[in-house]
Amino acid sequence: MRRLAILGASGHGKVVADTAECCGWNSINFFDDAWPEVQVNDVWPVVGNTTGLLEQLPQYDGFIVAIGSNRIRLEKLLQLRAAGGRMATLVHPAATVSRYANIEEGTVIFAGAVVNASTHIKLGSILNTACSVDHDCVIGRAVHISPGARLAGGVHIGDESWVGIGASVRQLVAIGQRVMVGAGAAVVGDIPDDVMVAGVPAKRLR
Ligand SMILES: CC(=O)SCCNC(=O)CCNC(=O)[C@H](O)C(C)(C)COP(=O)(O)OP(=O)(O)OC[C@H]1O[C@@H](n2cnc3c(N)ncnc32)[C@H](O)[C@@H]1OP(=O)(O)O
Repeated sequence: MRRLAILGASGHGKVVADTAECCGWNSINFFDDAWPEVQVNDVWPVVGNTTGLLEQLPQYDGFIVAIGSNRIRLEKLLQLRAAGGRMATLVHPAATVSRYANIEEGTVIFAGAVVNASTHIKLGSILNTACSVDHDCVIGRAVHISPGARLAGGVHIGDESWVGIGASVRQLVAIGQRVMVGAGAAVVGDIPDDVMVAGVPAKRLR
C-alpha cells in the first residue's frame, strides 16, 4: 500500500490523483481547508484540512500540493516539507521525459507532456497536459506550464510564473519571476519580473 496525501481538493487535484494512480499510488486522500464542508473530490475522500495533514503526515508515504496558485503552492510545499513530510513527484506514464532531464520533487507532469534533454524543472512545478519543454530549459520553483504550451530550447522561466494554455516561447528567451503569460501568446523577447503579457507577439498587458 502506497499512501498519498494531496493538499487541494480542486479540479487540478483530480488530475493529480488520477496521475498518481497511474504511477502506482493506491491509497489517496485529499486535504483541503474547505473540509469538513467538502467531503469528496470526485471519487477520492477529503479527510481533513492543512492542520490535519500536518498532524497526519507520518501516516503518508508522500504528499503533493495541488493548489493552482503558484505562490500558495510553494508556501504549502515548504511548510509540509519542513514538518517532515515526504514530497512526491509524479510523472504520468504517458508523458515523455528525457533521462537527461532533472526533475525536482513536488513537480507533477501530466499525460502527453514532453521534457527534453538537459532541462531542469525545479521544485513544485506543474507541467500540464501535452505541454512541451525542450532542451536546456530551466524552469523555476512553482512554475505552471499550462496545457499545450510550447517552450523552445534554452528558455528560462523564473519562480512562480505561469505560462498560459497554448502559449509559445521562442528559444533562449528569459521570462522573469511571477510573470503571467496569457493564453495563446507568442513570447519572442525577454520578460521582466511581475508583469502580465499576452498576444502575438506578446506585449505587456499590465
Ligand atoms: C487545465 C487548466 O485549465 S490549466 C489553466 C489554463 N488557463 C490559462 O492558461 C489561462 C490564461 N489566462 C489568460 O490568458 C487571461 O486572459 C489573462 C491572465 C491573460 C488575463 O486575464 P484578466 O486579467 O482577467 O484579463 P481580462 O479577461 O479582463 O482581459 C483584459 C484585456 O486583455 C485581453 N486579453 C485577455 N487575455 C488575453 C490573451 N490571452 N491574449 C490576448 N488578449 C487577451 C482581453 O481581451 C481584454 O482586452 P480589452 O480590454 O481590449 O477588452
